[in-house]
Amino acid sequence: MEKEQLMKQSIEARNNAYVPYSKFPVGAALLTADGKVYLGCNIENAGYSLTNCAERTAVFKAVSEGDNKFVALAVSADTAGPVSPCGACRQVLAEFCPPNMPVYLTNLKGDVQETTISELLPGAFSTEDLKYAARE
Ligand SMILES: O=c1ccn([C@H]2C[C@H](O)[C@@H](CO)O2)c(=O)[nH]1
Ligand SMILES: [Zn+2]
Repeated sequence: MEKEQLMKQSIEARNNAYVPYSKFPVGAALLTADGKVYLGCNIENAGYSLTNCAERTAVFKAVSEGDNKFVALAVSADTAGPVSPCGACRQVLAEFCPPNMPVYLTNLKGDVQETTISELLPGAFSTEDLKYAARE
């Protein structure tokens, strides 16, 4: 099943996380319309605020390869309940993913929260807002 496979891949993606500061590896697996899966992990920095989350790593890898038609995302971490993406990632996901795209939030115990992009960030700031300001 595509969902199970994607969740498994997101757990494997944690293996490449660069997390010397938090020691909290996160993995993401982003499925494209072509059936390709982009993996992402969190990549930290001595300048803490420069950290890139797993979700944004996966999106940026795909977009930089010319792939931007996304159909599903899984995110995993060792959390008590399903992992919860940060606000920055929710905004970046809203830019590239369809509002109704399924997102599987998981943990290592097998808890799964099945949600969507628009549920993760209702009322996201969008390109439509910019278009209105640029009228005439
Ligand atoms: O959904 C999440 C939540 C947190 N992190 C990372 C950022 C940082 O490296 C570490 C602790 O916040 O986890 C992610 O990659 N994705
Ligand atoms: Zn994030």
